[in-house]
Amino acid sequence: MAKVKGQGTESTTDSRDKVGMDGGGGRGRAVGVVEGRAEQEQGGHDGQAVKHIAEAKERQARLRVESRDEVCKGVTSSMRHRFVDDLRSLNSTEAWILGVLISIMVGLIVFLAYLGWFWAIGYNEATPDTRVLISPDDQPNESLSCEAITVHVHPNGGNNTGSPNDSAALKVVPCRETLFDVAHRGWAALGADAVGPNELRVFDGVGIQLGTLDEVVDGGHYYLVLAFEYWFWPGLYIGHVAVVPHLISPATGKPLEVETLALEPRLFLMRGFVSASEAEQVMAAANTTMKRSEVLDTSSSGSSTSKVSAVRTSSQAWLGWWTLVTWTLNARIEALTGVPSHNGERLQVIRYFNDQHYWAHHDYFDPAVHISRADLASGRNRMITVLFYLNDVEAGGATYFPRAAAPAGVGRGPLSSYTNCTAGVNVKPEPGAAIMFYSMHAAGHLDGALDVASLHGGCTVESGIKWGANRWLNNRRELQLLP
Ligand SMILES: O=C(O)CCC(=O)C(=O)O
Ligand SMILES: [Fe+2]
Repeated sequence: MAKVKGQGTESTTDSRDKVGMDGGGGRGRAVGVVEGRAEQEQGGHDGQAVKHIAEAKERQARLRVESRDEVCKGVTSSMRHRFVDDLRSLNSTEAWILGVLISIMVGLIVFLAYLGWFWAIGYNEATPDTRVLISPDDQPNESLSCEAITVHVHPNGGNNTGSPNDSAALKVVPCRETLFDVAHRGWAALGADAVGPNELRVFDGVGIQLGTLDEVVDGGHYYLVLAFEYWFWPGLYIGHVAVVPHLISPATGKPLEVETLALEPRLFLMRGFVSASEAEQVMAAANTTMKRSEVLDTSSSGSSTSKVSAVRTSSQAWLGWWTLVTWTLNARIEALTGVPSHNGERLQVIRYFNDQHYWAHHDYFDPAVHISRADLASGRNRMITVLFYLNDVEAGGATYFPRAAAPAGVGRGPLSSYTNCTAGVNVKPEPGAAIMFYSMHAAGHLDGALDVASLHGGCTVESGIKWGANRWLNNRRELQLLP
């Protein structure tokens, strides 16, 4: 510093550096500034004194901060002590009242959160969620092959029969076309009425929606679904087995297999759909609330009352929405059908003792009979039934579909008996298996196009007990989502 005596600016820089090195960081810099200024004023002679002044100031500042921290600590700790003392001084009645008040507040918060959720997704009758992933603005992916491939397109739920309304084979050049082009070209080839852009979606045979042409494979079969409709399982042919890669059977640990049992009605069998432990949980949950099943008796004015009937002699119980097992099963059914869980009713557990049955009926409510129900008149109804078999039935208890065209060719024909459970297709209950059938046609299902061939019943149990459970999915959102 003596070297630069008299040169204020340089000495300022010098002293900053020096103090900066000694003290380090911001503190050094502050002291340096003070020192430099002092040097300018006094001609740079008494650097030591200036340094002492700066250190004294720094000490003062540090003390100020420390004493402020002390005071704050004191205040918060004394508040804490006061709060604890207050709590300790409560007598038992006051403590009890405080507990109740806190519980009410917590309950209120939970209830409001639930109401918010319910309002947002529950009580809202709407058409299905739509993911429009293809649009006329899509551009071809030029990195795809320019070699032509063959793509088979079908209407929703089409059975690949080869008839012009059910199937069209398109030559597609992947590097030059988009999924949008294929969908709309395919739609026209099927002879369907023209639809606007953004109105078609493309699915594969197990219900996965495609987004781009990259996902299409040579020789693949694809289903064209109107934007607001649900994808329907295609039956293809009796005995066809579809393997669902995105759905693992909880019983076998392997991808679920969906076997076509009938085309009319659209009826499928899934073995290992429910694990043994899930079946146990469902039966245990229902056991205490089982009561005799009833059927709806509808007057000529359309008003219905529930009554005990010889048509249905079993017992039943409705399970709550929000238990782990019902939640799990609902999610699995959503993954299987592609229909959102909130379109479903609660799980109905059914139990037949020896000699009990449920004669042939439809799961939908006939709007021509239930004439006072505005929702049915608007086309709302049960669309899909998934029926679980929960236990091993010693004898009898098959589910029968008397109007279904059986493999042996029994045919639909006029129905001579609602109680003849050997007619049509019979499904023997197998523990852990489930059947899925549609009570509506794919075409027009949003408007409630009912399928009379979905008539079915539960044959008399001849020995042992039969446990099952129904999950009904409507073509629109369910209105009763409360627990
Ligand atoms: O028990 C069966 O197999 C059929 C039951 C049924 O159709 C029903 O509960 O609606
Ligand atoms: Fe039924």
